[in-house]
Amino acid sequence: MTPAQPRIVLLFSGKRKSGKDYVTDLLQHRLTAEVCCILRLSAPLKLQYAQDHNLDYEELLGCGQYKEEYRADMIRWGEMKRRQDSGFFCRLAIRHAARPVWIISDCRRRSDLQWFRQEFPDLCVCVRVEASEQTRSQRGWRFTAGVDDAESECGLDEGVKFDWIIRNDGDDDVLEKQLEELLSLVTSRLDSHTLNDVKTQQ
Ligand SMILES: Nc1ncnc2c1ncn2[C@@H]1O[C@H](COP(=O)(O)OP(=O)(O)O)[C@@H](O)[C@H]1O
Ligand SMILES: C[C@@](O)(CCOP(=O)(O)OP(=O)(O)O)CC(=O)O
Repeated sequence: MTPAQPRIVLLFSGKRKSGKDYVTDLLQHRLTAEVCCILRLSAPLKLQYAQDHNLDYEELLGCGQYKEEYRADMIRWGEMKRRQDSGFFCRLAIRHAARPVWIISDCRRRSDLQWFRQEFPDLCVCVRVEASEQTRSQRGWRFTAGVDDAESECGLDEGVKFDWIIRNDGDDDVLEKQLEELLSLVTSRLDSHTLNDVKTQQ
């Protein structure tokens, strides 16, 4: 199935426990699920990895210890797939997308950004979620060698010009202001019919 053409594609990235899921969930809630879908590159990766390795896909999607046990190997496996075809997981992630606003919640590599920018020129907005190491630690992050010092976590650390940086260190008012600014950019790309749906449901 060919995905419907979006009006805007938000390419989210950020370190573990910076709050990518938290922030993207808030955005989707404001825009409504009728207008905005959250797409994860890691979802098709985990599905195929689970099938190939006879593992529990639902557990890999969760945020418990099960995923962490397989993370390093999933990274290696995913990188092998990406070397064969850098857009492999990107294509799978968007295949059923049918909303005007797409949030790709877990971009990790230059090739992820390049693929979307090439497929959807003029529609992509690159958003980085940032939180201090102290905040991330309070949220349960612990440095793991082979993960936090590898491309999976560091691939976008340098040489990427982000269009938007969201600081998410736990101050609700600061976050709210930033969300409002990003939401105005998003709604400026929507047609009046879709915009009415957003407004009536807020
Ligand atoms: N601004 C915030 N206020 C309160 N809790 C937050 C905030 N941002 C993140 N969290 C919490 O921190 C944890 C990690 O956030 P999450 O969005 O899962 O990070 P990531 O997807 O970047 O790994 C979650 O339990 C989440 O609810
Ligand atoms: C193999 C991965 O796709 C696993 C990603 O799983 P999640 O997206 O659930 O990870 P966090 O939000 O950082 O905890 C990483 C990769 O390098 O592709």
